[in-house]
Amino acid sequence: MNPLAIREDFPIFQEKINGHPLVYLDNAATSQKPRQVLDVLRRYYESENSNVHRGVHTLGTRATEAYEGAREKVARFINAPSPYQVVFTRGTTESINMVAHGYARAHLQPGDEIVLPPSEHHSNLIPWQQAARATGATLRYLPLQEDGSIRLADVEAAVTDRTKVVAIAHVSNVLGTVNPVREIAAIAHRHGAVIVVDGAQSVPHMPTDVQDLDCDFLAFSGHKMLGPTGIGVLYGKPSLLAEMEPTYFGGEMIDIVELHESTWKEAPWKFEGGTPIIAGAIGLGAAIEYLSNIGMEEIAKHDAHLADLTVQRLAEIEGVTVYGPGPGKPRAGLVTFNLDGVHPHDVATVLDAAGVAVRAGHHCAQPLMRILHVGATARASFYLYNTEDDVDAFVAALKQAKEFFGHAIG
Ligand SMILES: Cc1ncc(COP(=O)(O)O)c(CNc2co[nH]c2=O)c1O
Repeated sequence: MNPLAIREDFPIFQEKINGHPLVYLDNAATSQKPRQVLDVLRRYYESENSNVHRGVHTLGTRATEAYEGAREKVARFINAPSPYQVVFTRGTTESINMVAHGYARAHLQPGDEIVLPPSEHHSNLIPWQQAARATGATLRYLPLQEDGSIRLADVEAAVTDRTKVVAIAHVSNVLGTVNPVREIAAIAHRHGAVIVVDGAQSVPHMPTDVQDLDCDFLAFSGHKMLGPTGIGVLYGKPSLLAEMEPTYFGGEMIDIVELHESTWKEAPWKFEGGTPIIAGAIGLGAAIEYLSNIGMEEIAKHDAHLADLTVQRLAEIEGVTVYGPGPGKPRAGLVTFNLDGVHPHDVATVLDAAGVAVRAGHHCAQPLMRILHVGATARASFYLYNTEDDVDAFVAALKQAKEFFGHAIG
């Protein structure tokens, strides 16, 4: 894998930031877009644009074939048995909300439990708070180890016959921990529970095989994997999608509409009310082709290598705290840190002055920030177009920030 050659495909790396080359290390928030995706979007609007499914004219056929072809690409990418198990949504957040509202609420009652880690992104935490509040079910949080990892023994202890839903990120957007989803799914299934996997930080960065994971639902976002904003995916097992109720209603999704009663199409279309996210889906399909041509194993190794290199380099700087797995322990391609005594927003501002883009804040994980006893953190997150030179530039800028804020260079 040659990140320098890959960078040539991304126009945004021609940008100068405060007079410096862009060092983009905020990929956990959103990824940049290759020309191959941008060109497909332009070509769609220039030669295929139409509404889908009902038109009998040529453009409608072209757009429908492109849209449903994107669904097939997503299904192959996650090894789903059928494209009919791939629902297009606006993103991870909408996907998880659809499960919480359309499936969980119909299956939860007082005394039932939803098991999840406290480190979840708000998009995989608040929907379950709402579902618990609406149904009388209760949330049961898993304990975290010092490095943020989750022990299977603790999952075994927490998941009981009262558990109806286990909700968990495959990769934490703050800690970079990779959770043992396959094993957790087996525990959930032994107790008759379903597992909802938040794949926002895993699907873009590593091979994902929903049949191997045996997850019941999987949610992820196209904008984090070279695709446009506004497109995401909810994967679900056929029997679960069949019994799951749509959460919004209108055109496209219906079979028969009477004045007082209506019936729906089969999944996935019953969940895609209104004009669907046609261009977004087609753009996601192009992004998946780009990623697949490079190879997800290669990308996973590359991202993890840059994260490991960063952890090693930060360990050499006195006054820097790194959160998540320690040196040499498995970590996905992100590193969350703090410069002791300096607000992460100030650190990120100084880094930006040097052209280095990192994320600062609570990363939509406020309960986790409290567990870490911090109000906020900074995070560097890597992808296929980042290089070791990016790590060097980041470390140099951080040392400048340290000097600027009055720390002696360690
Ligand atoms: C683990 C996880 N789950 C869900 C979401 C929500 O995805 P969306 O629906 O596409 O917004 C994110 C986005 N995470 C981040 C967005 O910005 N910084 C982040 O860490 C995430 O990292």
